[in-house]
Amino acid sequence: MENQLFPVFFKLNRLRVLVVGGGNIGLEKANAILQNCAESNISIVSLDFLPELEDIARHYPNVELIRKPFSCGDLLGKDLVIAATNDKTLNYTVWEKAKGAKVLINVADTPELCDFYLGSIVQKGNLKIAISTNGKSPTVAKRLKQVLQEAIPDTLDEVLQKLHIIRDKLKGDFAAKVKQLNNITDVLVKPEKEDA
Ligand SMILES: C[C@@]1(CC(=O)O)C2=NC(=C\c3[nH]c(c(CCC(=O)O)c3CC(=O)O)Cc3[nH]c(c(CC(=O)O)c3CCC(=O)O)/C=C3\N/C(=C\2)[C@@H](CCC(=O)O)[C@]3(C)CC(=O)O)/[C@H]1CCC(=O)O
Ligand SMILES: NC(=O)c1ccc[n+]([C@@H]2O[C@H](COP(=O)([O-])OP(=O)(O)OC[C@H]3O[C@@H](n4cnc5c(N)ncnc54)[C@H](O)[C@@H]3O)[C@@H](O)[C@H]2O)c1
Repeated sequence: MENQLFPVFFKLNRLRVLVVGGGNIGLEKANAILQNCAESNISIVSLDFLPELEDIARHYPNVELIRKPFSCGDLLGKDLVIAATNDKTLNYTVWEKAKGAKVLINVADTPELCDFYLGSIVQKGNLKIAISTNGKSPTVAKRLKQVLQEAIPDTLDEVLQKLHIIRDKLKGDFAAKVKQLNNITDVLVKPEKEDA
């Protein structure tokens, strides 16, 4: 199998993220995380920080900037790490230490070392679609996100909310509920039936 990635959806308000490097990529990744979960717990360790990151830290009490060189102890209590310094050897060291501490790591300049990739994300209320190109072209992932963001109607979130209410009201055993939900949502995959 060429593409071995298995997408999952992290609840970042209950995990602790360490970002090493406060430059362009540290900023990009921190922004991506915060756009999905404003309550993400993020610590950023770096020798210096872009002013945009300082603004973010002022705005989000859950984002902490720590001005110092990376050291192994920074990994303590962390669940996910993003190594985003401009020093490839240091990024490798962060990877080694993270592996030793059993913390999942993304090394921004070395896809082969990544335990996970960040996806390009379509957001429509409760609906989220994460796109990956298996690391082949993040730009194509970004473009596809823009296409889907436009193509999916904003009203889809209302459908989700209504289905959620119906889901709670349905009676019967699990199989019966699945059958009823499939019947109600049939129209979403076979709209031509409407015309008949
Ligand atoms: C999706 C997105 C999520 C995010 O970051 O939030 C993301 N990169 C985004 C943008 C982007 N990144 C780059 C460009 C420049 C043009 C280009 O190269 O295409 C652009 C486009 C732009 O900025 O416009 C350069 C780049 N990226 C990586 C490398 C290293 C390498 O490949 O060796 C280099 C070369 C560095 C260099 O040359 O020095 C690596 C990764 N980037 C990934 C994710 C992971 C794979 C995702 C997948 O499977 O598709 C992976 C493997 C690891 C990771 O970072 O998690 C985000 C879109 C956000 C959005 O939706 O708007
Ligand atoms: N994954 C992606 O999406 C992607 C996209 C573009 C570039 N990259 C790669 O990401 C890397 C970082 O790029 P950038 O533009 O953010 O670089 P940058 O120069 O803007 O920032 C690097 C940061 O690392 C910090 N740093 C350096 N040594 C440190 C140390 N010992 N301890 C703690 N912090 C330290 C610096 O203080 C600086 O804030 C590059 O190697 C680049 O190739 C990845």
